[in-house]
Amino acid sequence: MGVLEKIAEIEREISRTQKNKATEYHLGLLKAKLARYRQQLLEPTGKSAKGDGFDVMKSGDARVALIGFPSVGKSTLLNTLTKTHSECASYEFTTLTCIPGVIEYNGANIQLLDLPGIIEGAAKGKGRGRQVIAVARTADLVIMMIDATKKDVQKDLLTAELETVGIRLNRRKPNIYYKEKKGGGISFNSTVTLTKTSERMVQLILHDYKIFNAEVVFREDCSTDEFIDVLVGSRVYMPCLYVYNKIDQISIEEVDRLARQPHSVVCSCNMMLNLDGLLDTLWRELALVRVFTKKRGEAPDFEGGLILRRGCTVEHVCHAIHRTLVANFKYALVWGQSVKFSPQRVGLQHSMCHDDVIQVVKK
Ligand SMILES: Nc1nc2c(ncn2[C@@H]2O[C@H](COP(=O)(O)OP(=O)(O)OP(=O)(O)O)[C@@H](O)[C@H]2O)c(=O)[nH]1
Ligand SMILES: [K+]
Ligand SMILES: [Mg+2]
Repeated sequence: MGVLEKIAEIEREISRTQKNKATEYHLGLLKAKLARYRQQLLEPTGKSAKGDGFDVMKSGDARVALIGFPSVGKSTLLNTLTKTHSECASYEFTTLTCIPGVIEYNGANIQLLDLPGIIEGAAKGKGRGRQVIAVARTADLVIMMIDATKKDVQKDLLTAELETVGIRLNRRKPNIYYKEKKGGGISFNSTVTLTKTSERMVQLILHDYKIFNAEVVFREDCSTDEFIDVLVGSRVYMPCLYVYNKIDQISIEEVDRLARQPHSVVCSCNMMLNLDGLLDTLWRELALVRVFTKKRGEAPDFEGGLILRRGCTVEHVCHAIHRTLVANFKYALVWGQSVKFSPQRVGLQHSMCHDDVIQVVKK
C-alpha cells in the first residue's frame, strides 16, 4: 500500500470514529500516524520540482506568497501592486509558474510571489498544489486571496490544505520543550494543568513513534495535535492575511461583514478599491518597522530608512548599520514614538518604533 492510500485509510478511520472519552487515545494515535505519513510525503523524492520556474531567489525585506483558488485575482493583484506583469484571464489556471514582483512600500522592498491557483487535494499532489505549497513555506506571510462573490468555505479548504503540509497560519509555536535522549526513559513534566491532553496520551504517541527516551515539558495547556506538531517538527508558523477581492460585485453589507473578520482586508483589484488599505494592513501583519538614521548636526536620512522587525532594539539597528558598531557603542539619541522625550538618551536594549529617528554616539 502506498503512502497516499495509508493516509486515506487513516483519514477514513478518523472520520468514522466517534469522538468521546473511550476513543480519545485511539484518535490521538491515529493523528500521530497521519502526521508521520504526511511527513513522508513531504520529503524530497529525488524527482524534485527544480527547473520549472518555482525556485525563485529570495530578495528584499520580506517575502509574501499569494495563495488562492484559480481566478480569484492573484495575478491582477501582482499587476496592480508591482511593476511586474503576470498574465490575467477569466479562465482557471492562467498562471502556471511562480512569478515574483516587488512591492515598494514605506521604503521597503517586499517580494510578492504570484502562484498558480490551488484546489482541494493540492497537498496530496493535485495540480501543481505541492509545488505551490512548497513555495508558501518559504514566505514570511501568506496572502490568502478569496473571491468575495463565492462562498466563505474557500478559506477553510485552503487552510486545511496548508495545515496538511505543516503550515500553521496565525498561530504561535506551542510552548512545549521536547528533546530526545540516549537513555533514562521518558521524563514528563508540565508547569500548568493539562486539559486537552495527558501524560498517558503523550506516552502512547511517543511509543508509537518508537521513542523510548525523551524529555517533555508542557509550558502551556497544549492539545494532542500541538504535541504531535512539536514531535514531528518542521512546522512553519506564519502570519496570514485574508484578502477578499472583487468587492465591486457584492453588497455594501457583505463588504462590511467581510472587512470585520480577523486578519482580513477587502479590495477590488480591477476597480483599484482599497489597495492602500491592503498595503497598510500588509505592513502591519508583516510586523515591519522603518527606522531613520541621523548624523550629529545633520538632518535625518529620510531617503535611506532601515527596515527591521517590530520589537527590534537599538542593538538590532546598530547591527543593521555596521557589524562593528555595537562594540563601539556609547549611547544613542532617539526621536519618535518609542521615547517620552525627543530626543532621549537610550541604551542598546531600548525598543524602537516605526519611523523613529536614531543617532548613535560612539565611544
Ligand atoms: N469583478 C472583478 N473581477 C476581477 C477583479 N480582480 C480580478 N478580476 C477578474 O478575475 C479574473 C481572474 O483574474 P486573474 O488575475 O487571472 O486570477 P488568478 O487568481 O491569477 O487566476 P489563476 O492564475 O488562473 O489562478 C479576470 O477575469 C480578472 O479580470 C475584481 O476586483 N473585480
Ligand atoms: K485566471
Ligand atoms: Mg494567475
